[in-house]
Amino acid sequence: MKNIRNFCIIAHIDHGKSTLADRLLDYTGSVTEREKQDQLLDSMDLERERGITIKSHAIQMDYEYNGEKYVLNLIDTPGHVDFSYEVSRSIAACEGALLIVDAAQSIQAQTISNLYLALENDLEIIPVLNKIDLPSANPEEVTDDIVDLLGCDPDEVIHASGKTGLGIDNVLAAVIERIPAPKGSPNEPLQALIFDSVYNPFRGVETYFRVINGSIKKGQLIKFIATGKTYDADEVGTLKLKQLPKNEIKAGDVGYLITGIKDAREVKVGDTITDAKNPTRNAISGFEDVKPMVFAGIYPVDTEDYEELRASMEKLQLNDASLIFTPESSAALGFGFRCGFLGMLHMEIIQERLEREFDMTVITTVPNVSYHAYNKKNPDDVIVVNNPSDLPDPSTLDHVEEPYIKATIITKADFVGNVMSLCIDKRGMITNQTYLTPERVELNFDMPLAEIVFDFYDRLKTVSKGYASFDYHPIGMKTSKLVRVDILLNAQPVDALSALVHADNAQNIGKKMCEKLKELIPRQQFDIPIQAAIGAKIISRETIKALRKDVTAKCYGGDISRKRKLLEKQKKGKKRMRQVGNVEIPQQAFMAVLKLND
Ligand SMILES: Nc1nc2c(ncn2[C@@H]2O[C@H](COP(=O)(O)OP(=O)(O)OP(=O)(O)O)[C@@H](O)[C@H]2O)c(=O)[nH]1
Repeated sequence: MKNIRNFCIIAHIDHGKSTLADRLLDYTGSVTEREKQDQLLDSMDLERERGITIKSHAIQMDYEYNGEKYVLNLIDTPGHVDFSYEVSRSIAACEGALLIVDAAQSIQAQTISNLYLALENDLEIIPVLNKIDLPSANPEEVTDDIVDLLGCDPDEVIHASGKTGLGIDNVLAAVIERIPAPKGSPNEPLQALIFDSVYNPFRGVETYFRVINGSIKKGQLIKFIATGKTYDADEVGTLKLKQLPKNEIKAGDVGYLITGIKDAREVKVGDTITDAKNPTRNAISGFEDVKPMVFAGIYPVDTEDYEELRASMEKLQLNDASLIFTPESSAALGFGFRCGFLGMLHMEIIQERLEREFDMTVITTVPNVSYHAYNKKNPDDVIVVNNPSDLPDPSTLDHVEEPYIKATIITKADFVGNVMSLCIDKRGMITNQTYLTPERVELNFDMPLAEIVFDFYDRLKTVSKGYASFDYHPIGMKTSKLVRVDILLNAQPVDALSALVHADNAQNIGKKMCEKLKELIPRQQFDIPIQAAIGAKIISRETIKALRKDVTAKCYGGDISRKRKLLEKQKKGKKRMRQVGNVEIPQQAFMAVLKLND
């Protein structure tokens, strides 16, 4: 055990974690020439295309240092805030962390939030100044920033480049010399932490774990403490680039487990694995169920595809336990599902996977957060509202609460004013302002989560010319003056376009919604009035003027096959449209409320 090191890499998004991990694998000879491929650890197609890490992955390297053999378990972590729970579990499985900081970008919001997570878990932090090959790198200044942040010695900051491979030997030496070997005893009852799981269509769910005490053996009857279920450990092994089956994984080490579980929901990240016959008395603390933060309706474009959509979502849920969904119906869209996601990125990924892997064409409605409503009659009973159209009649309501977050924004001093006015515009309250250096400022705000779901990221980027990074965590529910703005097309309410907004902004949002919808809904053969209403009161109105769009007119009635082709083409163009009453609404219109400031 004294020659094992378990470490993770933490960083702000795009600071180069995955690239650095690749270099470590190269340097330790953990990959053959043939297996070399950029960003090896990002194995999902989507991950490669988007250049982001969605799921955490672990890999074991063998490395000889000063004549001794070491086993280094590296856990790669996702950088995006939607997946921060996974980061925290990966961190809990390690004794040390490489804190990667981009030498051109310096410390950013997620550098800090991930660092705090690592410090809470008592990890040894090794600061790595990455991308020093960049012409725009600013090593001296960024080293100073790191020294200020960590209170470390400038010599402790390792200069490296994941691109050229510079400094990789120093990184490995630091991992061995500075990170403590795991503690724990192989003779105690089994206690292992699940830090990740991956769905494999052939083998079922693969569970990744770190053994704290005891050992896990092939064939052993094991138990997951949180779910209380027992399984046979059909296969255990270590995680080389490919899985390497073993008879036993002992205290201190990291490995994978296959039990034939077919449903990802049975394996909960953060749960403790123990021996079913001789269980540990202590679960590893810190387990929590991941809660969805953002909700939206997903509907098939073609109403006949409802059952197929349900089957696809069920399959998707088998391999993404954080996706939740319940059937719902909308007067406008028919039958579909209300889905819960970890965040906006997660929502986009699910939509994309439904389309790519299951060949579904879906309409996604405006995302919203989960509200708590309280009736005058039973003010102690909470009514959870995951869909604006489920909000009870306002006259019966005592009050409504919405989720709040603590936001951390790091930006240049020049943009402080802009960022502050944006946050105030988004109903934020500033709670703290710290100058990290004379040029860089950390701002903290308490603000409603709903405002982030709307166009916050894009606007933050604009007002800071890209020089702002952002992170958040939930801080609970607060009472707010919320009203529902409904949209009527052709005098018909379209429930899927309703949004819950703060009463003070309702008028303005209603007006902008009407204007935006006028832009987004194509002209049709008749006038279409668009109205925004609060209850029975109309607060805004626009009209889409009629237009007769006859694509076949140009064909002079002659060539019938050409006419047919044109009609086919027009049909394809319509693909992502929904007929609501007699109005055709394109997908973008359902997202209009997110784009009111474009
Ligand atoms: N010049 C230079 N570019 C680098 C270096 N390391 C990474 N990059 C580039 O920086 C970008 C981000 O690198 P990744 O390794 O994907 O970053 P990451 O931190 O893993 O990103 P997430 O997984 O999305 O959090 C890519 O375009 C890399 O090619 C480096 O040392 N030098």
